[in-house]
Amino acid sequence: MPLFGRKKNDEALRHTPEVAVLPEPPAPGPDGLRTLEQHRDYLLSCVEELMPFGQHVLDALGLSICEDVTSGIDLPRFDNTAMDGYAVRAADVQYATEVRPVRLPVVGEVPAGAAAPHRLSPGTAMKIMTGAPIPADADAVVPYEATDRGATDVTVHRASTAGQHIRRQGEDVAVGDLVLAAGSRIGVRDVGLLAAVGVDKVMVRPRPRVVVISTGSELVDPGLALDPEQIYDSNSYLLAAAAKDAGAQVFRVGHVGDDPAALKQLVYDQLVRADLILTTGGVSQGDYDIVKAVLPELGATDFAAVAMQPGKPQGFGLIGEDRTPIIMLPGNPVSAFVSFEAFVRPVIRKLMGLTPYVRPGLRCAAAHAMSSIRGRTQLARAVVTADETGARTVALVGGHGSHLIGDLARADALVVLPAETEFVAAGTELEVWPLDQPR
Ligand SMILES: Nc1nc2c(c(=O)[nH]1)N[C@H]1C(S)=C(S)[C@@H](COP(=O)(O)OP(=O)(O)OC[C@H]3O[C@@H](n4cnc5c(N)ncnc54)[C@H](O)[C@@H]3O)O[C@H]1N2
Ligand code: MOO
Ligand SMILES: [Mg+2]
Repeated sequence: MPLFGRKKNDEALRHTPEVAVLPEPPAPGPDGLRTLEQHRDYLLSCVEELMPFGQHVLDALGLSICEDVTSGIDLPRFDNTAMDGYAVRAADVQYATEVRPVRLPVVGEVPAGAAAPHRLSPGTAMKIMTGAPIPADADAVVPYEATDRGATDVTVHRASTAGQHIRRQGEDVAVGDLVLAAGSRIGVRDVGLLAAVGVDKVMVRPRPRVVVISTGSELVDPGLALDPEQIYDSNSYLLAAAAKDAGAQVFRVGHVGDDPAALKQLVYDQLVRADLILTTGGVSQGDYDIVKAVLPELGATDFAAVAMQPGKPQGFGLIGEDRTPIIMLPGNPVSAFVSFEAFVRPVIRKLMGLTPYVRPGLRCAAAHAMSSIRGRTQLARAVVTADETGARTVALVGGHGSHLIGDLARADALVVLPAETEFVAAGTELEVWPLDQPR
């Protein structure tokens, strides 16, 4: 296994940092389970936003800005022309027509990037190109199409009014205007505006560095040949993709066998580059479910049963000297994915300084009757369909099994069947978490 930066240090590996203490976890209900909301809020209470740093505007796309940015300049910077043509005094051409054109001497030209001439004498015209500054005393631009395009003299055959085709200084953004408020997520158009007002760097919260590790002696990397008892490691890919989609910088380490010493060493070695570690597998009751057995040795951990399906066994911890958060997800692929949406995405968003989640989100009518497990919030794979009127209904895809990754890919949403529900009649309004949509 590669080591990243830190030396292998048996002493450090044996050491459980005294500082790593978790806040009191929520008390479970009479069934011994905590609710999805309790677990999510607990995780969010245990992690803090990452420290802001100065980032180039282009690399800040998708990140949360930590300062108000005001404009130091006017936009437009100066009065300039919207058309290629001639700068004139409007009074000189106010009666120009096809039959009675006005002829003016052309006294110069102003291409974009040239300084504006100090004045334009009455009865003269100056060639001017789109974006070029308006000469002092000119108050209109006659487009080429309203002239004979003359070089030394120009014939104007259409009237102009004062202000025509002039873009005014500061009409879009004025000096001191708020360009971007602290807490906003920087979008494509924000990058454009920041550049337009001359800002090259902004203070943002970074992309969390998320390390993804899967566990299981049955796992093999895609692309390699399988022995009969082996399967491909899909979870580390699924979770790495999900974390990337959520805005993280991802290090997919891959899989480690069900070997306690190897797992502990691997997780320890990754701490140096992680803001968050994700593992999958090994958190249930099995004899080789080693995550649960070994990771408490690296810090403070909390293993819980959450009243949800899929995704019941969940682990969380703050490990290593920096109290790095680790989320230990169940191994079943659909459980791992649903747990990501319920817990990991909100945590990544909080680290990034973004609103952790917006719920309830979309609401849709059930397309058919659905049964549900009482006492567990079910997050079932579903497809949302809109009719001609735009009314949306939600239908289930496939079964409830946590291994059905094909059904997961066929779905485009998760539908929430509340814990207190056993039966949902067709037409009932249900909360839906759309998948694969930019958020
Ligand atoms: N006696 C009990 N058994 C189980 C319980 C329980 O309450 N009592 N809970 C079940 C539930 S619910 C879940 S979810 C799983 C969670 O299992 P683990 O987190 O311990 O994960 P594993 O046992 O390692 O693997 C489960 C399953 O998923 C496959 N897997 C694991 N990793 C990957 C991967 N990277 N790519 C693809 N597939 C993976 C693994 O082969 C197993 O089939 O426990 C139940 N059992
Ligand atoms: O809770 Mo497990 O995640 O149902 O399959
Ligand atoms: Mg297991």
